[in-house]
Amino acid sequence: MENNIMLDQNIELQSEDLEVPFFSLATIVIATNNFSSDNKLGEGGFGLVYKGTLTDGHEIAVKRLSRSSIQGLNEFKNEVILIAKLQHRNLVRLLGYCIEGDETMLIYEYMPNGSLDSFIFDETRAKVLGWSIRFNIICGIARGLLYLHEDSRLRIIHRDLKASNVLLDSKMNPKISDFGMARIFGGDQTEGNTERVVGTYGYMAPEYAIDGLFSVKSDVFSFGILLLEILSGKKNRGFIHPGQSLNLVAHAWNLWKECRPLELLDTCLEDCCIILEFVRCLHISFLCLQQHHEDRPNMSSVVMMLHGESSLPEPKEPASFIGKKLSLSSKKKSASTNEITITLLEAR
Ligand SMILES: Nc1ncnc2c1ncn2[C@@H]1O[C@H](COP(=O)(O)OP(=O)(O)OP(=O)(O)O)[C@@H](O)[C@H]1O
Repeated sequence: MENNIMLDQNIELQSEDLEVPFFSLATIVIATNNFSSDNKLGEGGFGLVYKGTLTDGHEIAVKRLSRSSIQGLNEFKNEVILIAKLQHRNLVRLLGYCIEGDETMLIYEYMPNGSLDSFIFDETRAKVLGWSIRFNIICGIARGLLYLHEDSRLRIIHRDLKASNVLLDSKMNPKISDFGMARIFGGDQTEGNTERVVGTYGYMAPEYAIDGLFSVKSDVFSFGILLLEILSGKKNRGFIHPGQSLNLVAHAWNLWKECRPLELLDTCLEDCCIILEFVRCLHISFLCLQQHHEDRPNMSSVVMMLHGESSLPEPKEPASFIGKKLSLSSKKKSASTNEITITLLEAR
């Protein structure tokens, strides 16, 4: 038992699983100025996130598991084992972990520009992201996801891709974060099923939200939503358009059918956008948002399509139920402490 770290009665980490360095609590306390509120970067489902500076000057981000979070312990374990094996310029690097006394923490490279949602959904900050930066962000997210799905040693389904899980480095390069929900597939496995649907309302593919079926194609669907949000500067969840009751997907599709795609463009991009690239991105988003997962492209096709290296098939009408309430009588819906993450459980 000496080599094992007990997290609670049910969760046990084998120290040989941990390929990342251990940070002592004393190191983190010094780096974060004793978790000072000035160092607070934000808060997610896992708990509070702090900025820290190590004695050698390296900047870090520390995710401190909130004590009440049992779910967080599972996510912690998942993240430590999984992300440590991954290395790609479009994924946030896990630098280490700390388990000491009551404290459970993950230590990441620090992303000075924070998360993508804090730019695209903010009228003033959105102006910082001109077209070429946005297109670079879109391509980087696509490459990061492709690495997870096909290029790493493992096949990984992220399951919670969204704007707040994309962080930006000092040069506005995107890095996918938050692997707490991710699942590894072995060998030829392409699809998984869960009774515990976790993810974020507004980004979930229909087959995942309704039947708990997840695959690389459910991540492709979330990518499609994220793409629409980056192009339009509008949130899919809670989208409001004067005089309409449509969600963002349905609104975008109507504009597309009426040959008015440019009306979707974030107004702050009007002067700098390369129209051909914008229209191509919008076209790709509809392909990613197809109702049936077999009609969606995989991420390697998406990457090729983004670079104009592959022709684009005609999209069918995308799945747009996501703006409506998930009124599933056979399922029990429960909201987690994080207001934008929902959990759906099959009724027993
Ligand atoms: N490596 C990092 N560098 C800089 N800021 C970070 C880093 N990781 C997280 N943050 C900040 O902390 C906030 C909370 O992050 P966290 O990943 O815990 O939650 P979230 O993604 O917002 O929500 P959820 O837990 O539902 O996925 C982020 O929005 C971001 O601003």
